[in-house]
Amino acid sequence: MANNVIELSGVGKSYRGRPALQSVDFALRSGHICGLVGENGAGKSTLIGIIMGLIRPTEGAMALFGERDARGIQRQRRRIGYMPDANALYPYMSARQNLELRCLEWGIDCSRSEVEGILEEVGLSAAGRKKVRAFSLGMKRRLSVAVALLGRPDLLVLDEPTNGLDPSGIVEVRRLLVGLNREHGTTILVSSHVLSELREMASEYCFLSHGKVLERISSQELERRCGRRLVVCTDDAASALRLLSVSFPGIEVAQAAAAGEVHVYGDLDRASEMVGCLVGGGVAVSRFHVEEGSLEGYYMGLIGAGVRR
Ligand SMILES: Nc1ncnc2c1ncn2[C@@H]1O[C@H](COP(=O)(O)OP(=O)(O)OP(=O)(O)O)[C@@H](O)[C@H]1O
Repeated sequence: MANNVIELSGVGKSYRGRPALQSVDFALRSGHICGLVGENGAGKSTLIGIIMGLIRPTEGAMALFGERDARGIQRQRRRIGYMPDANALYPYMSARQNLELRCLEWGIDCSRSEVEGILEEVGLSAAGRKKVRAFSLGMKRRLSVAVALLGRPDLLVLDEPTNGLDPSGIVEVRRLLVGLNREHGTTILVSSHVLSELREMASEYCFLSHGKVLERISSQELERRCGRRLVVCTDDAASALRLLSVSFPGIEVAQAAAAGEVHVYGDLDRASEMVGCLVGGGVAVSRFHVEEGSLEGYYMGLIGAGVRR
């Protein structure tokens, strides 16, 4: 697809025979912010390392900005700004000096006013001569984003930029990234092991667990699935799904990760009618209740289902 900035198909990586990533299919469309979510050790950094050419995959194919051969992929990597999970900054220099030195190191032709513009954008223009070692963690993270912005990349790849930040720091990074996406159309791949940290920032999510992609989902769909729902416990989930979807066309019914649970979304004013329909149709219902879904609850359910696969 022409407007995919990243395409991975069947990508895998093993370390001494132990798989860290398995058969990963992934695509990121231009203009989107994709949240790559997974527990510690899920394979997020490995996936990012493969995209950045820092880790050689054991199998699979990749395309960057539509280029598939090794040379083309390497050429396209110049269009990517990368922020690794550890702050790679020079502690005894100011924010401005850090950016200027990076430009020299990487051969990026960035004028003084462009450097100033980037500092302004990440909210560090007032940091003046203050050395990075005296920066707060939030300031260091913003400076790391600034480093990734040198050369005005079309794609930003950020490995856990909110890790360890307090709630206001998380909001700052979120505002910064959403602003870059809206104002410059920058496509962003951002990883985190905490789903809620990416809320209101990501337009889509890729859930990774134990080296496998569990689900790709848009933010709207995720928010909908985390809304109110009817939970029905039954030992005949297949019949319950069939009966409910035929009798209540406006709803969405899904088999939950937990065995014997069916989740119903939409039209919940008719919840008792739905349960009556199941019982009347010969489906045994042991329990039912209406609950408010939560983002983390959804994620834990997904990971639970993934582990059982
Ligand atoms: N150089 C390496 N040698 C051996 N095993 C490795 C190496 N790098 C990563 N792994 C293993 O690969 C798996 C995935 O690691 P990875 O760092 O990609 O996960 P992650 O999702 O980024 O985790 P975290 O959130 O903790 O950073 C883990 O089991 C890890 O121990």
